[in-house]
Amino acid sequence: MSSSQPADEANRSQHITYSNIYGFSAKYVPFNADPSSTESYSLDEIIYTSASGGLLDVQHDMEALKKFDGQYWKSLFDSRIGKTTWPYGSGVWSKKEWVLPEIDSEHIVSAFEGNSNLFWAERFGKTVVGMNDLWVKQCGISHTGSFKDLGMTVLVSQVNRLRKLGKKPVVGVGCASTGDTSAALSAYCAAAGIPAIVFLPANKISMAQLVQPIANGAKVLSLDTDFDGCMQLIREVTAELPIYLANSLNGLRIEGQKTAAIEILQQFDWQVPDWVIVPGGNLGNIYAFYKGFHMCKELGLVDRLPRLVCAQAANANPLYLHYKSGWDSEFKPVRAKTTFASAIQIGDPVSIDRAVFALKNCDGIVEEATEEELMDAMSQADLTGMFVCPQTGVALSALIKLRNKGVIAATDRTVVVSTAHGLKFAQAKIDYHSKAIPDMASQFANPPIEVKAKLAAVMDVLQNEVLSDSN
Ligand SMILES: Cc1ncc(COP(=O)(O)O)c(C=O)c1O
Ligand SMILES: N[C@@H](CCOP(=O)(O)O)C(=O)O
Repeated sequence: MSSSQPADEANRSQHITYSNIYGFSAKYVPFNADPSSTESYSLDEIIYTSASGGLLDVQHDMEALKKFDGQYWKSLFDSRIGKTTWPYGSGVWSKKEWVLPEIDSEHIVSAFEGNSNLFWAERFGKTVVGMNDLWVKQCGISHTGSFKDLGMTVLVSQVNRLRKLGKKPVVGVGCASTGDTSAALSAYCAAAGIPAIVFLPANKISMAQLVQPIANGAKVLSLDTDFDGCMQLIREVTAELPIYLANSLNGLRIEGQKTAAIEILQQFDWQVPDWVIVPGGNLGNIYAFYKGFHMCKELGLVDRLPRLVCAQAANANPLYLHYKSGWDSEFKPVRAKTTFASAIQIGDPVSIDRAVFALKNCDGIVEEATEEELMDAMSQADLTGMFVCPQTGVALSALIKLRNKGVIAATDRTVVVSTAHGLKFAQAKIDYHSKAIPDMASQFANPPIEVKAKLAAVMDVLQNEVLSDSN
């Protein structure tokens, strides 16, 4: 699945990993465990929670990685950008030693994901938020149109390894999804010839997202519940059957997603931005960004962390409410209401503990956006040449609010993470631009003008709409 050069078997097997020579390795440990804990599991185990029922985290042998200094890692990663060499041409696998160091390259299932554009949002920055150093990390311009590809290449590669080596009886891989995880899972499984099973909340995802797993041959179960209901069911099913769980509860996903943070640093020539704003739903990604930045600091590639902002839709804002409570009360899930940011319509995020940990450790902030705010922000971004999804609208809306409050300064270098391709959410944009959304002014709508096919009529419109504006 290399994007620019067919990765035939010979090419793959030439690049036998050298990881084991240096002893790079990784294992599962309980998330945020007490330093005295000795609980750990091989990544070849099929296990999603610790003995006490908490989250697991992939822990790398940092002492082995520290045998090389920050300059070594920067040079190594930089040397792999844009190459076709299997599997390092992938933005994820170019950091293989920090991701899944022990997997053989021949077991990797990759679409050469990652290496996404870091777009200088010059016009949005100057005209909407009065900033000159605003960047949008285009994680949605990807193989299946979302950042989920970054984590899914890792998870499906590990499943491929288990199946190829006959280590475990995995008959398929399953997930609950608001549309993007299912698309990524289905594509990577189809590429590897592994059955995929996806649980979707009926009528709660976009048509473009629904058709992706269908087209990729996944078994699609449309369930009469919301995402949280689907998540509960897939956890129960994967506990009973030899179906591997692909949601970000599974720490392997985080390992791939964290490479987007490393990539941002690389794209800034290893300069650390002041702020990174990430839309949050099931909350794996905010932790993935933290983990990527933190590893770069710990291994000497940079000397500080950026401050992270997690942005939620006001209609699905359990993390925001928890943050506003001062983190000190017990976390309370909510019933998520319908939102145009349907991919983050999640009320009981599985990675809540990871998100709180990440935000506390980088002086992070949580913001929220109403439906009108997120749709306006998305549309303003589009009007400056982007084509972003409503989830990115939530993140941009958080930026606008934090600028207005003076929390983010005009000169702060800021990155907004764009998580999915706008084309997946065309209907939301059509509704906005046709001013068809009840109780929404749609102040940035740009509806088409219906004109008679007569020169005089066309000239009239151009006179009023174009020429008069330029005077
Ligand atoms: C497009 C998009 N943006 C943002 C998110 C939020 O990511 P996370 O669930 O890791 O918080 C998701 C999925 O939840 C998504 O599909
Ligand atoms: N937005 C997600 C929700 C599930 O998140 P995950 O990262 O835990 O798989 C989706 O696209 O399904």
